[in-house]
Amino acid sequence: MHMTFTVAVAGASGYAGGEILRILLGHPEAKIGALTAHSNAGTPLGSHQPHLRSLADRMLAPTAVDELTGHDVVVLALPHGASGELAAALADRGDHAIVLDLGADHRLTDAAAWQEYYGSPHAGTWPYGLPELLHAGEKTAAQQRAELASARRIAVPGCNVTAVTLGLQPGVAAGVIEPTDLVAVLANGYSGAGKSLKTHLLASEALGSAQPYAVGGSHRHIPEIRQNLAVAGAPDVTISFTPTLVPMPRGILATATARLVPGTDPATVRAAWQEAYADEPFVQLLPEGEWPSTAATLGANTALVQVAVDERAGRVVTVTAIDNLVKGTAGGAVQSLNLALGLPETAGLAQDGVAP
Ligand SMILES: NC(=O)C1=CN([C@@H]2O[C@H](COP(=O)(O)OP(=O)(O)OC[C@H]3O[C@@H](n4cnc5c(N)ncnc54)[C@H](OP(=O)(O)O)[C@@H]3O)[C@@H](O)[C@H]2O)C=CC1
Ligand SMILES: CC(=O)N[C@@H](CCC(=O)OP(=O)(O)O)C(=O)O
Repeated sequence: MHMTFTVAVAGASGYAGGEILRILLGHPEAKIGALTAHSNAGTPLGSHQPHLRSLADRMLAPTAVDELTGHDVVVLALPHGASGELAAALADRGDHAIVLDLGADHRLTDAAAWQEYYGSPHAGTWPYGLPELLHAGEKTAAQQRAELASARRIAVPGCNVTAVTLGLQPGVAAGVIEPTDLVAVLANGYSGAGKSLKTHLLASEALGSAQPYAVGGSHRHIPEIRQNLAVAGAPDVTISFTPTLVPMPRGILATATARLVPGTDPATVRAAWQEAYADEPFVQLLPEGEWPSTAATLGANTALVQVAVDERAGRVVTVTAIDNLVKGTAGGAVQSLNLALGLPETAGLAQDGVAP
């Protein structure tokens, strides 16, 4: 099937914009259109994305509606707040493009939760771009894919949210874990924070250290995880969530644990995860005894998941590894876009990563 589409990328100078360009350059149907930036408008893409050799001479236009209209697809790879504003302006212009928001603005269904965690007016809610999201009563994900199949707007999930949701949702949907006592601790690569300079990103401080951030329940991904697990069947999740910066450029290793529903045997637990992911092209439950590593996901749209029962502690332990920029952002976005366009879900998404 051929269905060539043109795509504009707003925020092409950033990490997420660069990564979606890398993937789209290998997509059989994608043609790259306008590329825009903010403070770096007027400079060539090659100054910011030296690895994208074939686009090195393309000039970055200012991020404005005039530059972005007239494409089949528009990708917003912008700080939250900026994408909501631009999406509204595109809609006002009557532009017919499918719009992918890689930022947070359109992910949450609960405007009060948005206001509480982001402290700004809620931009609205778009279909949620996690095709593997289980809905209550489902053993394998179908409903989310059906929603994405007709979507003209897609809210791409947060990277940490993707990892934690994929780790825990089979247990929630199967009713084998208690959703009121979840704990997630994550190791996060620095690219998750974006390119903008932050003092804690100074190489001299970062390279030899691991350090937590957004400790104590303040991270903005908490309401999004709660929302996903509610869709999976647990309307009132309590989760303690702690991310930790570790000295690697990409990758998330999310360890999430939950109290086992008393009397559940370990084989039933494993069966829930096996069933959920048996047919997923990008999510792999590893063979028993093997544990995910971020290195095995780098550059690929892969999520590696493992689950085990800690019988002494009475807890289920899940570990999920993803590349934050691929399955955590740009790859997940292209996967959802493929569904929206009626293309094979795997189009343009290389199965394998890079090593070392
Ligand atoms: N990095 C990651 O792993 C993930 C990122 N995301 C989300 O993707 C989005 C982009 O993140 P990321 O690429 O990491 O960030 P970067 O800081 O690397 O890039 C930000 C991009 O947005 C542009 N920009 C900055 N300020 C503004 C503004 N006020 N108005 C319009 N454009 C602006 C920048 O342009 P210029 O260079 O010209 O300043 C740049 O192109 C964010 O919403 C982020 O939360 C989501 C999941 C994971
Ligand atoms: C290392 C690091 O700082 N990671 C970021 C990931 C941001 C992300 O996923 O993006 P959204 O802002 O679009 O939700 C964080 O944990 O906030």
